[in-house]
Amino acid sequence: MTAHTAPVDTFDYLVFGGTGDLALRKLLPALYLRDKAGQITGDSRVMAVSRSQLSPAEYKAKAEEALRQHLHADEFDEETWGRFGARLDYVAADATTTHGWGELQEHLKGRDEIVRVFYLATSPELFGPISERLRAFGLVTEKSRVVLEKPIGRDLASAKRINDEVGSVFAEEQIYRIDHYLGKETVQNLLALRFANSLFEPVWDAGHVDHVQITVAETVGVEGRGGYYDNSGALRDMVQNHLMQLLCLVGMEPPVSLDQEAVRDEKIKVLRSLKPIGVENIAASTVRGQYRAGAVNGAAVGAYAEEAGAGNGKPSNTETFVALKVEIENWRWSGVPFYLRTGKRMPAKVSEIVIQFRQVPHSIFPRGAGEITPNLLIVRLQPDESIRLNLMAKDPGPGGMRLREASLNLSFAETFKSRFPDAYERLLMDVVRGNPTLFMRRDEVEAAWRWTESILDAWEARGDSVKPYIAGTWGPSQSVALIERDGRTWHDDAMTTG
Ligand SMILES: NC(=O)C1=CN([C@@H]2O[C@H](COP(=O)(O)OP(=O)(O)OC[C@H]3O[C@@H](n4cnc5c(N)ncnc54)[C@H](OP(=O)(O)O)[C@@H]3O)[C@@H](O)[C@H]2O)C=CC1
Ligand SMILES: O=C1O[C@H](COP(=O)(O)O)[C@@H](O)[C@H](O)[C@H]1O
Repeated sequence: MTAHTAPVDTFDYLVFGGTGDLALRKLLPALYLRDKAGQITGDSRVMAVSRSQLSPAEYKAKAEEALRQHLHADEFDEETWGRFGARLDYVAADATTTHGWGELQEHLKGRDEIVRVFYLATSPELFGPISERLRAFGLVTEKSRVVLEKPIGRDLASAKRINDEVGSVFAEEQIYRIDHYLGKETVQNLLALRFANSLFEPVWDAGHVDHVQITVAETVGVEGRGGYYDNSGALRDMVQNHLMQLLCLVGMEPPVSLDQEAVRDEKIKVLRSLKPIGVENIAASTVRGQYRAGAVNGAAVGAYAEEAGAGNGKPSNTETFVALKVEIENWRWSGVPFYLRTGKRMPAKVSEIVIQFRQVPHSIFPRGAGEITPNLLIVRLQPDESIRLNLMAKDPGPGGMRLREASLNLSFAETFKSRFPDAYERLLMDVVRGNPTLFMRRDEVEAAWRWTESILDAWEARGDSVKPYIAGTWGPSQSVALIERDGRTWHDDAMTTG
């Protein structure tokens, strides 16, 4: 039995927002797969909670349909579904009234001794009201934990208020602020790469690294989440959380151990070292874009403006793409730009971190040998997780010295040949185990908002419109200009060729 199949304690998982997109598309499949792996023990239960008046049988039918739709064909089987379906329950309750809470209380009677997880997969505005009712109805036990989905709030003030509200019911150790990027296999591999190899740490600094690129590109649009997305945009939806966490893991100092506080202490130092982006440098450091109609993977797709919820009848200025030039002002990274970009309706679904090392100081090779390109370390988070090191090598054969770029490629699928749990599977079980290392601490979330908010404020103060880009491209031309002004270029080719 491997660590990721070791059984966890018996639990009650209460999923608030159980009829929503996140619960049906990600959380139920993750719990189902953990059951299939044999990790879920005893009479553990999964209880969905939301306002819709559904019977448990109706909810089960909905859940089965979602599992069949979102799992791979070979992952869904009748035996696991029989077991998992029997764990499923549904209670209709409203977070903003007392409706349904008595019934919830009944369902949990006599189960105070087992691990109880409240997963809040609802709008963050409901985190406070739900916590308050959990307390009022006596549902918070010693073994309770609460999971808060991102984004927590929409600015620093709302994040603080929500953290205060939840914090008045749960102790900080009981609060798990999830960022599912931290559960991705290759994200954790960044820690192994940096701190379990002696090779990289000596060159992981301004003396050796020219710049870093972090790209999280999606081919999808807003997928029926227009109402939420239009009020959010790419900076709040992706940068404030996922991209900043990746930036922290690349940029942080070695923690003294993998202990939860040690890792989080180092991440927050990075967040505190970020050079502020405000009105004075917003134009040079940021680009915001919005997709127009185009084609992705050969299929025609409409403009963001046509998505349900976009603008609510008025032209929307919400960004579906953002590119940033970020600087970490400390000894290690002084002068090394980190270029970040994320967008919807891009040419490929790919998330990559590229560390570009400095050019050799002097070439000993004749001009005809070809150009020496800088070494690249490419950490691909998805799809096809891999770590590649691009080196210069001699083109084999006679005929003199010719140089060419070659890759050392550690493909996870080929090297490890086993299925590893996806991010939600891992993180959901970490909550049951009581391991918060891969979750965000309150001060981290607030530091990330503090930095992000000054960008939001500067955009608003300038009143610029989002720049258009054609769906299926790498964003507006201004994004190319952002990096090319510095004599650098995005590594787009590597992303589409893999
Ligand atoms: N979807 C995704 O891929 C991701 C989502 N998130 C975050 O997760 C959260 C949920 O997102 P998503 O699932 O997409 O949203 P949805 O709008 O699809 O779902 C919202 C859920 O909340 C329930 N709900 C709404 N109001 C109440 C209420 N007053 N009392 C009880 N339940 C209520 C809804 O059910 P009902 O109407 O029946 O009450 C529904 O189940 C959001 O904060 C989002 O930002 C984070 C990462 C990815
Ligand atoms: O949190 C979110 O993440 C997804 C992208 O996640 P991934 O694991 O598929 O890369 C994004 O589509 C969504 O808008 C955002 O809320």
